[in-house]
Amino acid sequence: MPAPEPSPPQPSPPAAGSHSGAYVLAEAAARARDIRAAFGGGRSPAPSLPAPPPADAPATDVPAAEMPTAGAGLGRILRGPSGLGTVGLRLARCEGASAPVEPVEPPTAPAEGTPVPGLYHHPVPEPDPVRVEEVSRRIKTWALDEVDLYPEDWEDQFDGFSVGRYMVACHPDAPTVDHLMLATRLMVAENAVDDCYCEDHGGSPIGLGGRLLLAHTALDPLHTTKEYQPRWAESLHSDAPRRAYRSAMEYFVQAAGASQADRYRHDMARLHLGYLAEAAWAQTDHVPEVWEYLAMRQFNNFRPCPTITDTVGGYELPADLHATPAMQRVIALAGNATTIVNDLYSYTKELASPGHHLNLPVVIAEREGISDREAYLKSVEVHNDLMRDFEAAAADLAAACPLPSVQRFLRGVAAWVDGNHYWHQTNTYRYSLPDFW
Ligand SMILES: CC(C)=CCC/C(C)=C(\C)COP(=O)(O)OP(=O)(O)O
Ligand SMILES: [Mg+2]
Repeated sequence: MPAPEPSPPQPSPPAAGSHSGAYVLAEAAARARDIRAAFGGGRSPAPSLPAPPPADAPATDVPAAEMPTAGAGLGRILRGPSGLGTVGLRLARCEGASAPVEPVEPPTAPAEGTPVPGLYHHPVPEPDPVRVEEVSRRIKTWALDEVDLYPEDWEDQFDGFSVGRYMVACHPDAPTVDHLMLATRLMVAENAVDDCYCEDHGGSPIGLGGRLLLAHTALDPLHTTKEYQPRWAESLHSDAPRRAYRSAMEYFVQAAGASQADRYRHDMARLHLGYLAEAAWAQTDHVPEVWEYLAMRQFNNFRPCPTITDTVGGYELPADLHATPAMQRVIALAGNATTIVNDLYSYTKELASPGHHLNLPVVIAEREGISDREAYLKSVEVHNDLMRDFEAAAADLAAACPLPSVQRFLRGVAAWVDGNHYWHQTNTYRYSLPDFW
């Protein structure tokens, strides 16, 4: 076993219960180094080689021409986000690092769709069309040939979801299309579970807990006796959501470190808990208080998507650093802002769907006794506060912790937030704005 690296000087520990971000992060970094040394190295923060595909998968090498050029996407992520409060996310703020300070490029062409008026967001450059096309092609092949995801008459909806554009926009630092595919398969699988188990493609709150738990075992496998193991293994092929989770996770675990895979499982357990609270309220027609709704939506949330940014980027944020309270706050705020973006853009779609669909404007209108319009505008402010808090927390953490993996992870999360807004704004197949202005 190699000897652990010598530890750099540590900040002195503060009084109990008053750990500063810098102290906690330095301590966590030292622990992470020890853990990596004990296990013989660990994953490097530099981009890794593409993950080996499963034995039966087609070759997925990506020609060098597909790597992002020094154009808008990569340039932007190397500089970091550019909005208010994001100065601390730029590499130049990181001690010992140097990065060119360049003017921020505007998007190459005006993006389709209209942003929600007054919504605090950062426009992104149009995602690389070559990558979008390739990811779109490969994900359709996976959906049809590998997991038999949907019947023919759902094809328009699959195409209209534009998952290739979504993932390329959210992961501008992915080294290859193989890396992008890790995120794209999981995104499709997550939506298959939501649509088929919870929502409008045969979903229902009744019996949801059992379905979700069994699907969760496609991510977090059952370990049981020889007698019962085969029945469980077969069950993973028995419906489209489970086939999709199983296959997407199989690819993911081959590229991810053990703690990255476990981080993802934990986030998915959170997501499933959020689905269950939403379903329980739907079953009894209960409209929660606004803060209760926000708590549910922190779990029924996009969080599992930005938190794989390091695996998709080909590096690893060590588990101890991911687990620090400061990083957890950044991640939670980012997830919450991205999810309220969904509530705003999907508002008219959800009003038109059967049943009483909860989203932030609906809950505020009902609980606070204000008009639909006032509630929608108030929801925009809630989102904007979450975004500003996210950016402030990320900037503080970036300033406190000069480790390259932390800096890059924070930039990756910020890029996901911006890409998610871009996708919602431009997905006019799926979303349209209410007439409130
Ligand atoms: C991709 C992923 C982890 C999704 C989990 C939760 C989810 C489906 C959302 C946050 C989107 O919200 P919603 O169910 O309201 O989606 P639509 O409004 O139908 O697009
Ligand atoms: Mg929605």
